[in-house]
This record gives sequence, structure tokens and C-alpha cells, in this order.
Amino acid sequence: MASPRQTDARPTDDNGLAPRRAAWQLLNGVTSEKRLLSELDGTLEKLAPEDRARAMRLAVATLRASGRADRILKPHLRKRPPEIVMNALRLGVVEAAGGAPAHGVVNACVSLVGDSARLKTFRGMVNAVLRKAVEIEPAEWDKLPVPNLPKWLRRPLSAAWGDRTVQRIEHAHFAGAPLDLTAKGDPAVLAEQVSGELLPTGSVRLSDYGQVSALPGYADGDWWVQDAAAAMPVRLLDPQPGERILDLCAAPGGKTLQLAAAGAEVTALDLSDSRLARVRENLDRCRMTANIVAADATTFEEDGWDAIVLDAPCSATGTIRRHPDLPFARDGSEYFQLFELQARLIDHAIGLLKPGGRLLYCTCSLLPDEGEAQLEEALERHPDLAVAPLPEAGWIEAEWHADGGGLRLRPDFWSERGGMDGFFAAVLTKPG
Ligand SMILES: C[S@@+](CC[C@H](N)C(=O)[O-])C[C@H]1O[C@@H](n2cnc3c(N)ncnc32)[C@H](O)[C@@H]1O
Repeated sequence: MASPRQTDARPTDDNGLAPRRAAWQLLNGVTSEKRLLSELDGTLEKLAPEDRARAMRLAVATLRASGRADRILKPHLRKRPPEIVMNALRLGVVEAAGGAPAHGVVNACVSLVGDSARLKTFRGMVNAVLRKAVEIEPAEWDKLPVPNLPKWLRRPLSAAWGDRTVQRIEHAHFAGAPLDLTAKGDPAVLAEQVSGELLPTGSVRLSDYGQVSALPGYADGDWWVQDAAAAMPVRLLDPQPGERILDLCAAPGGKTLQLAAAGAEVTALDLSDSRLARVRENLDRCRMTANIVAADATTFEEDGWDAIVLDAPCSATGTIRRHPDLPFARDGSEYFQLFELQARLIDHAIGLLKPGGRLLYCTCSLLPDEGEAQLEEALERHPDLAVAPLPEAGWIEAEWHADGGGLRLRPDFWSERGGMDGFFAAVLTKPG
């Protein structure tokens, strides 16, 4: 049910200024305050649902194309203005390149800065620069290079996968992502129900869709949103009915739902109470159950599990297609702590498995430090463990085999189909 705030909020009749202002605030939160869009929810609270969606779409599109917008703007700027003024300019260029009428875009962006006492002096400059910058022809825009990842991220990715692959990954980031669903039941039936494409891995893909909650089967809990790559690790684990499985970093619950749908007896654990609320909501909507535990996975003590899923906290660099804010809001300085936490979580999880139990380790990361290297180092620390060979299953393509075992998924794979998130996944078996 809509909250009172949502019911009160009405679409704007101010020529679309409210969603543009919210998009601008989101951009400022990301590029100036270095916060993720997911941490800036409050910015959208007072907007009507359709304005909220529009603001988020605008912010995401601008972040994705920010490098292109800067190229267009550069020749028109004698001196680079403050970052928040740059964001108003970027917003205008990206909207105009997307086909919005130039006049409305210029007026709106001038109003954004003009309404702020602090930025009023930039009104004239924004007006003059944008008038010229929005004249770009769609064909000219399309010919501009796809924006590069920032150096701090490009460097380790180039070292791992090579420059050419990083360029392909950047193209995949720029293209964005389709909507992938995981079916609670038969994916072929779901594909028909939502008129989607049944992918070889069993996910159902929609390239053109409106409001997610209005799609058939949402209210009945027939499916949940989960990138095709994110759905593969649990397929590797192959959970069996009745198995006792601990999902150690469970929220928002995509993998918990897969485990429960397979008939496993699932305990979903997460450090974050608020994120666990989303696991509960997802389970309720899909009419499935799991034991929910709010705890720290590094100290949780119940052992004897048939299998453990460790979808560890990570850089999330595999999800930039969906989250173009990440390269702007992060700088890699916190990653070393994550690598250490991942190793500690692996060691602790191994101790909680019963003899013969399986540990699924996975991360939505493109950095080998969080995937291949973690696996290699875990095997050095625990020489009695074995990496389960990848199943012969036809859905695993040859180029997805990771060096040293496991599955390496990248956004440049399936480019003809709309790509996939980046992921690493491997199953480790404890001796019986
Ligand atoms: C990559 S997300 C998990 C995604 C989830 N498995 C899914 O498929 O929807 C990582 C999760 O780890 C949780 N987390 C981080 N540190 C943790 C810890 N020490 N103990 C338990 N959970 C932790 C975060 O709150 C976050 O929800």
C-alpha cells in the first residue's frame, strides 16, 4: 500500500523541474559527497512515484554518459565550474542527447542553478554553455567514445583481463542492463507469462519493460529480480530438497529464494537488520520460508551445515552496468579491508560445514583479488579442501571457466544477448 507521503505527492506541473532537481541532487550526492545512489533514497521521498522513477532514470543516464557529456562541454568552458554546476550541465547535455527538447532542457538547468542563492552567479554561464552544447546531433553523440572507467579501477582490470577486454566491459557498462528474472517454478512457463527470453542458464530476460511490480506474476510471487550471472552460483551448488543450508550474507535474498525454491531448509543470516527486512518481504511475496538470523557471519557459531553459501561483501565492481554511481562514489581505498574480510569469512564458514559439506564462495566482483586469488589462497590455507569441478551442464560456456577452478563471469560475455553482471563463483568441498 502507498505510504501517506506517496499518496500526497502529485506529479509536478512545473515542466519537469522537480524530477530534474532531484536527479541533480542525486548526481551531487554521488560525485561530490561520494555516496552511492542507494544511500540517497531520501532525496526522492517527496516526489510522486512517476517523478521519482524519472529522477532516478535521469541520474543513472547522466552518470553513465558523464564522460561523453564532459567531452561535449569542454570546448565551451573557459574555466571548469564547481562540480555541482558541472552536474547541472551534464544533466542538460545527456537529456538533450536523449531527445528531450533543447529549449526546455536549457531553461530547466538554468532554473536549477538560478534557484540557489550560492549558484545564482552561474546562471548566465549555464545558459550560454548549454545553448551551444545541446545542439549536438544524435549521430555525433553516438560516435563519441564510450566513457572509460576511472584509472584506479581500470588499472587492475586491465592487468587482470587485458585492455581490449576492459574496453568491451566499458561498452557493456554503457549499454546498461536488461531485467532478468528467476522463476520460482518452471522458467519456460515464466518466459511465456512475461513474454521474455528464456536464457540457456534458466533466467528469463526482458529488454523492454515498464514498472517491475506490474509484470504478470509479481503479486503472486512467481519470480524475483536477479541478474542472470547472480543466479548462476546457486545453480553450481545444486541445492537438494531437505538439505540444511546456511546463507551467510543473505540480504536482499536472491540466493536465499533460490535455495528455498529448491526445497532446501534455509537459514538466511545477515549483519544488517534493515537489509534482512527485504529478505523477509521477498520470502513473503514468493510464499516461501527461511529461518532469518541477524548476526555477524565471522562469529556465528552454529555448525554441521550440509552446505553454506558465502556471497561475500565485495567491491561490487561486477554490477556497474546497473550501478554506474559506483566508480564515482568509490576510489578503491577500502578494498583491501574487504579482501581480508572475505578470507576471514571463508575460513570461518569452512569450520561450520559438516564433514563432506560444500561451501559456495561467490562475489559480484571483477577483481581477481575477490575471486580467483581468494580461492587459491583458501586452498593454500586448507589443503584438505577440493574445488568441485564445474558440472558438464550445457549452460556453462567454455570461456566462463576460471583459471584454478570455478566460474568467472564478466559483463562483456553474452554481448549479443544484453550482457551479464560480473561474478566469481566456486564450490569447495570439505573432506568427509
Ligand atoms: C553481496 S551482498 C549479498 C547478496 C545476497 N546474497 C543476494 O543474493 O541477494 C553482501 C551482504 O553481506 C552482508 N554482510 C556484510 N558483512 C557481514 C558480516 N560480517 N556478517 C554477515 N553479513 C554481512 C551485507 O549486509 C550484505 O547484505
